[in-house]
Amino acid sequence: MLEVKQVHVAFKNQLLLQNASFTVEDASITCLVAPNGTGKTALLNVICGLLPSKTGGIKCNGISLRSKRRAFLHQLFFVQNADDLFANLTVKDHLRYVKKMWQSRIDIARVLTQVELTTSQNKQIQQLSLDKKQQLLLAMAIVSDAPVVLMDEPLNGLDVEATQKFEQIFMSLREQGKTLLIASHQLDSVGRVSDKILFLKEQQILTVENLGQDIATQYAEMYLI
Ligand SMILES: Nc1ncnc2c1ncn2[C@@H]1O[C@H](COP(=O)(O)OP(=O)(O)OP(=O)(O)O)[C@@H](O)[C@H]1O
Repeated sequence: MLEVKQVHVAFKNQLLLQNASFTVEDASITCLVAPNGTGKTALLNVICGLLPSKTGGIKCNGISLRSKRRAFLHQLFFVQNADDLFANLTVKDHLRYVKKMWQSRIDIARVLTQVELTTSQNKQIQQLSLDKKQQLLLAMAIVSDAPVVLMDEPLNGLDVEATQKFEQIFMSLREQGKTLLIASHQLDSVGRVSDKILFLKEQQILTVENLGQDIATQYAEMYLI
C-alpha cells in the first residue's frame, strides 16, 4: 500500500498541494486526473523522492521515504517522460539496466514479446517513434518487478489499438498483484481500468471510487462548470 499523508508542494509563488493525503491499495489501479499544470507530475515526483514535501510523509508497504529512502525506492518504479530515456542507448540496454538496478529475475525476452518490442530491441532511442518509447517505458516497469509503479501520461501518443494493448497490460499487472498509480488525461481509459480516481483540485486530492460512472461527466462537473 502507498500512503501519502499531508504533503505540501509549492514552487516560488505557486502552491500545488497543501496537506494533501490519500492511499493507494495493493493490487489496484488508481488514476490521477486534473487539468494541465495543476501538479500531477509534481505529486509523482514527491512520491518518488525527486521533489521534497515540506510536511507530512510517504510510506510504501510500511517503509518510510524519509527514514528508509533506499528501501522505499526499491519498492517503486517511476515511468517518467519518454524524453528522459537515453538517446544513444538501445531498448535492450535500458531493460538490462533496470533489471540490474532492481535486482529483478524477470525475463527480458518475454517482456519484449509482451509489449511487442522484440524487433526494436537493438534500436537506439533516437530511432524510436513516441509509441515505441512508451512501450519501452512500460517494459522497464515490468522488468523492474517493483510492487508499485507510478506512470506519468503512459498513453500519450498511442493510437486506439496500442491504447487497448496498454490497458490490457495494466490490468494483467494488477492481476499479478502490482499497484499502479497513473496520471492521465485519457478519461476513457481511466474509466475502463481504474479502481479509484484521484482528482487534484484546489491543492487537495479527492478520492472517488470508480463505480462505472462516466468519468468525463465527473471531470466536467469538477473543473469545467
Ligand atoms: N521544477 C519546477 N520549478 C518551478 N515550477 C515548476 C517545476 N516543476 C513544475 N513546475 C510548475 O508547477 C506547475 C505544475 O506542473 P506539473 O507538471 O506538475 O503539472 P501537471 O498537472 O503534471 O500538468 P500536465 O497535465 O500538463 O502534465 C506548473 O505550473 C509548472 O510550471
